[in-house]
Amino acid sequence: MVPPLALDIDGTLTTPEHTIAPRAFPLLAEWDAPVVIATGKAFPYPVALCQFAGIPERVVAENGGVALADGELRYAGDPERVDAAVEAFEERGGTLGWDGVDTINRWRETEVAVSRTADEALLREVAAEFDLEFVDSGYAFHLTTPGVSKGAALAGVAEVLGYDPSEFVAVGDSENDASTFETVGESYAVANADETATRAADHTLDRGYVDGTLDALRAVRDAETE
Ligand SMILES: O=C(O)COP(=O)(O)O
Ligand SMILES: [Mg+2]
Repeated sequence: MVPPLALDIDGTLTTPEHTIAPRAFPLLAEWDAPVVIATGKAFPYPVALCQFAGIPERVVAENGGVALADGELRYAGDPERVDAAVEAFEERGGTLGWDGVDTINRWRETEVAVSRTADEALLREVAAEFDLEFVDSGYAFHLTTPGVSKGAALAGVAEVLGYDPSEFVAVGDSENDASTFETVGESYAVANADETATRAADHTLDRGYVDGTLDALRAVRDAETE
C-alpha cells in the first residue's frame, strides 16, 4: 500500500511560472491512499484544487488555521488578534500590497497574507508586538497564531482519516512546510526549497517544483509496489 500524502501547493505542485501543472493530476487521482493538500493559501484555493484534480477535499489551509477532512472542519488560531495587528500595520503606513481586489485575503478566516513587497521590518515589528508568528512562504509573508501550523493541523487530519501522522509522506518547499516535515514519517524538499525546509526534510530532491514532487511520488509508489 502506498502511504498517505501531505503536499504543499506553491513551489511544490506548481511550475516556476506559478501555474499548477495538470500533469500531476492523474498521479494524485490514482494515489491509493489519502492525499492532503497542505497550504498557506486561503481555504477555497486547495478545495478548488481538489475538485479540479478529482480527489476528495482533504485540506490544510491558511498554514493550519483551517483543516477539512472527510466532512470534519476544524479551525485554529486567533483571527481577532490578527485583525488587530493588520489594523496597527496599516495605521503605521503599511499596506498588504495586493493590488485591486484582494483575492489573497478575501476568503481568509484565521490569518493574513502580505505581499513580499510590503514593509517587512514594520510587519515583523507588529507581529512581535501582537505575539504573532511571522512566516515567509517564499510567496507571501504571513502573520499566524503561535501553535498553529500545517504540521499541527495535519496531525488532526490524520486522526480523522484514521492514520498516524508518521505514516504520511510530505513534499514541500518552504519554511511553512517545516512543521509538516517534523510531523510526518518521511519528507522531501524540492530542489527550489528554502534553507529551513531543506534542513527539516529527510531528503532533498534533484529537481525543483512539480517535477521534483513527481519524482518523489513515483519513487515512493515504486518502492511500495516492488
Ligand atoms: O500561501 C502561500 O504563501 C504559499 O502557499 P503554499 O503553502 O501552498 O506554498
Ligand atoms: Mg510552498
